[in-house]
Amino acid sequence: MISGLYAITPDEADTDLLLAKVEAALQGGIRVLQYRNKQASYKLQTQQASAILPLCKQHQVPFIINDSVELCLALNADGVHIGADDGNIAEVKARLGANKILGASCYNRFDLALSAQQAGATYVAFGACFASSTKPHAPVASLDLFKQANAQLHIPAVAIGGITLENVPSVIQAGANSIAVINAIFNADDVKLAAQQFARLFKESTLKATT
Ligand SMILES: Cc1ncc(COP(=O)(O)OP(=O)(O)O)c(N)n1
Ligand SMILES: Cc1nc(C(=O)O)sc1CCOP(=O)(O)O
Ligand SMILES: [Mg+2]
Repeated sequence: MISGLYAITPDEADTDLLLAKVEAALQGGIRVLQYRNKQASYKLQTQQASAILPLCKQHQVPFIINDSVELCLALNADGVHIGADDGNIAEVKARLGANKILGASCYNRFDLALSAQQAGATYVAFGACFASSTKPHAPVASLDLFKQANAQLHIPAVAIGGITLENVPSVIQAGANSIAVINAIFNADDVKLAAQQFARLFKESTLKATT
C-alpha cells in the first residue's frame, strides 16, 4: 500500500491554495499523501485535513496524518506518521487499531527500523537523504540503509529529505520503496507536472533496478 510517489503537504495557511495544489499533485499521479502543517492550529489542521480527505478518496490515494493520532481518528483518515517525539509506536498502534497505516521515522538509524517493525509499524522512513530546505537540520541518512532494509525488513522503506527530480533515480536504485517529497512537488511552478515527472522517473528507475 505504501509505494511510489509519496507527497507531503507544505506549511500552507491558505486552504484554497493548498487544496488546489493537492488536487494537482493527485492528478499528477502521487500514490500516498500525508497532511503535515507544522504551523497550523489544531482547528486549521482539522479544516484542511477534512477538505483534503475526500480528494484522496476520489483518487483512491491513502491519506496519512502527520503527528496526530487524535486527528486521524477524528477524521477516519487512513493512518498516521510519527517521529521520535510523537509517541510510542506500540501504544500508537494500539490506539489506531490494526487497519490503519502507521509510519515511523527512523532518521539514519537502522536499529530504530527494526524496533519500529517489531512494534507494529506499517512502513519506516529514513532521511534526510539529501540537504533539505524544509528541514535544514535533519540528520543525514546514507542510501545504504535501503539496501539493508530490503534485506532485513518485511515492511516498505520510504526515503525523505531533499529529494529532487535530479537525485531521485539514485534513491530508487538504492532500493527505496517510496519517495517522500515536499518542496520539489509543492513549490514547483507546475505541481501536476512535477508529480508526473517524479512518477515517470519512479517507473523508469524501478524498471532499471529490477532488470
Ligand atoms: C514519510 C515521512 N518521513 C519522515 C517524516 C518526519 O517525521 P518527524 O521526524 O516526526 O518530523 P515532523 O514531520 O513531525 O516534523 C515525515 N513526516 N514523513
Ligand atoms: C519532514 C521531513 N522529515 C525528514 C527526515 O529526515 O526525517 S526530512 C523532511 C523534509 C522533507 O521535505 P523536502 O522534500 O522539502 O526536503
Ligand atoms: Mg513528527
